[in-house]
This record gives sequence, C-alpha cells and structure tokens, in this order.
Amino acid sequence: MTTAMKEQMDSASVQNPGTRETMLSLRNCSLSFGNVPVLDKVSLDVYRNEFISILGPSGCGKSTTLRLMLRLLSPEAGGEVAYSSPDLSLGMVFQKPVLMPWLSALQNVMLPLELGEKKFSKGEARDKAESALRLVGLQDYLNHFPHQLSGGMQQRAAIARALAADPTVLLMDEPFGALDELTREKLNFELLRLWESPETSLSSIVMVTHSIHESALLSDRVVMMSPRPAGVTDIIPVALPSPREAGMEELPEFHRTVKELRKRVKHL
Ligand SMILES: Nc1ncnc2c1ncn2[C@@H]1O[C@H](COP(=O)(O)OP(=O)(O)OP(=O)(O)O)[C@@H](O)[C@H]1O
Repeated sequence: MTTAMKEQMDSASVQNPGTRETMLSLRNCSLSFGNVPVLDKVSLDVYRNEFISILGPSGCGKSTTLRLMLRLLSPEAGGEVAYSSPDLSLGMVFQKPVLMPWLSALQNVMLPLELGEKKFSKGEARDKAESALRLVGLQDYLNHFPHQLSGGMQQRAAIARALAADPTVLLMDEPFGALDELTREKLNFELLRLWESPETSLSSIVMVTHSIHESALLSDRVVMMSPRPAGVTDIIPVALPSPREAGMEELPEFHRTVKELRKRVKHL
C-alpha cells in the first residue's frame, strides 16, 4: 500500500464502509465440483486498503473462494467475480512455498516474471526479483537454493515471488500454517510491514487462516464461512488501532474480538 493510496483513504469512508472503494467483489457465487456443492451464494467485497481474513471449518471452501477471486474457477450462472479494473493485478501465496528445488531464491522469484503475461526482460526480472527479496529480508540469500533456506525463509521467498509482480491485491492461502509459532508470529508482523510499506504496490490482502488469534491481530475484517456448501455467515470488524503492533494482544479489544470469533466458530 503506497503512502499516496493511504492518503486517498478518507476518514468518512473508514467510518462508512458503504462509501469505500471496492477492489474485488464476489456476487452470489455458487460452485460445485461434480455433484458436490461447495459454495452457496457467496458474496463478499474486498475494499481498497484493507486486510481481510477468512475463517471457516476445514474443507468448507475457503481455498475455492480464493481460486474464484483469481478467476481460476468460474461461478455457476447467476454469480459474478468483478474487478475494479480489467488490469487489476492479483498475487497468490500458498501454504507451501512451492519453490523449484533446482533454482536459487533469485531464479525462483525471477521465473514467473520472465514467463508471465507481462514478460519482463532478464535484466528487469532480476532487478524486480532482487528488490522483492530485499523487501522480505533475503538480500543475503539470493543464490541459496530452497534446501539451504529455513521454512520461514522459503515462505519469505514465496512472498517475494508474489510481490515482485507488483500485485494490488494479495491472496494468501494459510501462508504461515506450516511454520512454528515463533516464526509465524514474526512473519505476521513482517507481512503487515510490507503491506504498509510505500515500497510495495499492495492495497488489499485476503488471507485464509485457521488461527483465530492471527485473524484478530492482522485483519480489519474477519469473514466467517459456514460448513460446505459454504456461505458467508458473518463479517466481524476488528477495531484494533492501526498500524498493528506487537503487544496489541494485551488490549481489551483484541480479547473481545477473539472471544466473539470463538463464539461464532462454535456455532458453525
Ligand atoms: N478440484 C477439485 N475437484 C473436486 N473437489 C474439489 C476440488 N477442489 C476442492 N474440492 C473439494 O471442495 C471442498 C472445498 O475445498 P477447499 O480446499 O476450498 O476447502 P478449504 O476450506 O480451503 O479446506 P481446508 O481448510 O482444509 O484447507 C472440499 O470438499 C474439497 O475436497
């Protein structure tokens, strides 16, 4: 999120979500795999400059919702996936870093830039990949291969790969689920720092997580999905101050949000 973008966010629109600019919308999206209905009339707006978490029972359709947002899947008739502009740029980070083991960190980040729709030259791809790796703190590991990186570093490389393509909206599918708790906590705050940094193009983040704690700490809004066929049951705003910082878990608002989310998860 650039400083200019932040400045565009007027206080009226924060107080009244109805006036906020929508980057991406799912409207009435239903989807089945074969004869198994997975999503049932899912509607969700992703606003400019917000961090959304999606919480829901295992197998309910959270990853499927992200794939719809990416337009890798299409909704059934009557549903729509709308973007704020035809060239809205989306990035994706998966639970596993999915790095090519025979390529260095730098080559892994360069690869989609050289092969993707925009097709950057080798020199441009190298520059973009180097700055993305610097942003995630891997500037000293450019030539390391994935097996020479820790799990957290591999996931940072995967985040760098997504950031290198300058996405406006970043979709993340349980990005820190496979990491130990300390690394996960560290990466949570690193992600927030990247999101707030004027050096990235990021406006909005949508993150699937299984962690109530993580969703309360990071998000502006938490989207709760029901069991399959999933719908959006609740959208809970989190009123913690921004920027989010370590120690905010001590605030009454954090405890109130966690309690509220736990209560609603129990009812799913
Ligand atoms: N390509 C596919 N073909 C058939 N069924 C699929 C396909 N992809 C997902 N499913 C099914 O759709 C349902 C929703 O899957 P999805 O991965 O979206 O759930 P999820 O909420 O992300 O799960 P988890 O929290 O366990 O990661 C599951 O029952 C899954 O088996």
